Amino acid sequence: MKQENIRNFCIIAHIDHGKSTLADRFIQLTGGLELREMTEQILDNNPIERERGITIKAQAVQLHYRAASGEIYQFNIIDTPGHVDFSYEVSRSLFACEGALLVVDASQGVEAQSVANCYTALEQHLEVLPVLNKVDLQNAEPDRVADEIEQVIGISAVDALRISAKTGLNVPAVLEAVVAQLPAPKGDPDGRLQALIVDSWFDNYLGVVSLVRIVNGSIAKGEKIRVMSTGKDYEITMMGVHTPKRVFKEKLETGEVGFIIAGIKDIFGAPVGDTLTRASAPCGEQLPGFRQVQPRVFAGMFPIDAEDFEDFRESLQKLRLNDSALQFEPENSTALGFGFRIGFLGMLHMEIVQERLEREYNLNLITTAPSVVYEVLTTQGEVKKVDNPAELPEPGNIDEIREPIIVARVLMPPDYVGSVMQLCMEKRGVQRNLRYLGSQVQLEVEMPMAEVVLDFFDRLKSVSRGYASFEYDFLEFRAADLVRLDVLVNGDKVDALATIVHRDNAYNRGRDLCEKMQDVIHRQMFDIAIQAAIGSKIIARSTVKALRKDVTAKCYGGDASRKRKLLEKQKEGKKRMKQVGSVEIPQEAFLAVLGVDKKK
Ligand SMILES: Nc1nc2c(ncn2[C@@H]2O[C@H](COP(=O)(O)OP(=O)(O)OP(=O)(O)O)[C@@H](O)[C@H]2O)c(=O)[nH]1
Repeated sequence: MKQENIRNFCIIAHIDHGKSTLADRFIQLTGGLELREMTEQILDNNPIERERGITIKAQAVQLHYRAASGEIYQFNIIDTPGHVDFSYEVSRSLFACEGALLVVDASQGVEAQSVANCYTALEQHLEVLPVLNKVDLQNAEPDRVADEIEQVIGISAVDALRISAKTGLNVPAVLEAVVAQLPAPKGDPDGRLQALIVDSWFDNYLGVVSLVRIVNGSIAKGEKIRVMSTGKDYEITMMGVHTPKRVFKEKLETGEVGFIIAGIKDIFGAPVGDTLTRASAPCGEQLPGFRQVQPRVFAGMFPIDAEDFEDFRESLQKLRLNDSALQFEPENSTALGFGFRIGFLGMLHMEIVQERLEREYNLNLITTAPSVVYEVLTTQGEVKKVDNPAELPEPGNIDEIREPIIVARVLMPPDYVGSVMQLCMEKRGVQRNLRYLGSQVQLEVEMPMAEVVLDFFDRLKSVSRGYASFEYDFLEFRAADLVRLDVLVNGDKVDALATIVHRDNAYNRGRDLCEKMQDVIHRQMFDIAIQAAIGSKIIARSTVKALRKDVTAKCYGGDASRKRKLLEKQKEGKKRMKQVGSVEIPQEAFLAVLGVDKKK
């Protein structure tokens, strides 16, 4: 393929604005798949992704398009995730592209995530082509939304195509616009090989597969390549593209995007962002890589059955082969035994990992309340990172605790400014800026990350009836008056229930937590005292009253199978419980802190 006939682009869209539907239309129009094969959205491959309707892993599809001029063009569409937790994958995908389609739902308007992703695209010098989708909907307001794109994002949208990815209206015009308005890749076809690893994943049959963008030179099957950061050489055994069916090829040329397989054992052998070159004629320098992602949220996960620990370790190792953002290390809790402390990009990432572990690896796990990473300045002048409240040094040894602060940008219709501001204040937010952008308002707030982790996302959706959207960046660590809130069950401190909270909120949190735990801990044969404490000071308590009767008592002397059934039923119910001392604590109790503010 002539280099000037290649177009590499991605589709930027907020969740549900129609990115996958549009990509599917492209595939259909260019003949990549028969209609009957189009029953499911093709870019979302993973079953959990499909169920939740979100795109996690960046994927690339190559299509061949015959333009109105008669020329054949090669399109490489790089899929990008829309959720804020995965924004780092967006910037990775953008590195492989010269252009981006910005898809905005004309019935919804611009949302924070599209703004953030669009800025990233513009910073990376991509040509951005706005498209107004869902104009078939009755409540679509393309004029207003075009205006909003100009006001909020600052790119011209007067000529933005008005389409319906669902009915197919005007979609062919988008393909023509891609040819006419997005640039072809630059790069030297005769230069030494430089290929960027955009993504790597583990395939059970093929081993490590890497998605690469050939920046300079070309690469062929059977050649020896070198991974520049490690200096290791590998022979390419297979390469190709997805159309979206997997198609093997002999060669990938300058400007192309495709996958390679080179007998690499684990994804750390082909790190994302790394540069590949030819072993026999290496290039001088690495391509600029991507920003390394840092997990921001940590939680402990413990197998309910201690014997599952080794299985759990193996499952995590396997999962990491496909998810380089996942970090974990063994953790030993007095209450929950052996488990792992796992780092996640955000709450959604945490939920997905937990779900995959349970579903794909059949593990039964207890997850503790998520925590952010704190910086603790000790009286010895040392700075320690603490991601587990149980590991906070004794108060006497702490000079200062610093918490991560983010800048959150909330985009919403003016009607909701009041209630959103109130929510931000409640979350210890400090307003930085408030701007009217067309028919929307952008509020910029500095907020402690810990508050956002709790339930900000859900609360924001509910106070704005789903109209507000937000995205955030990490700003800095900042000193705050923080304390560890311990929970005691029948007088014993349960390490896995400890949280770090602001002193001003400690009393309310403690009280709410005790109440919530009282609701979720099942009654047992004895009274259970639940207490919240700061240091040795008890600040709240509640009691789960004892059951009066033995649940199986009424079956005595009677039908044995009925008794067994009852016990089995109890066992089912026990699945997500952990015996802590003499008390059984269910999963909900460990996550009680997530919901404490909700009921107010
Ligand atoms: N009426 C109408 N509905 C559309 C149109 N395009 C997409 N949809 C619907 O909008 C919903 C979301 O579309 P998707 O394509 O899954 O959205 P997405 O942006 O890929 O979402 P994520 O993968 O979660 O980021 C689906 O129910 C689509 O059927 C359109 O042009 N008109």
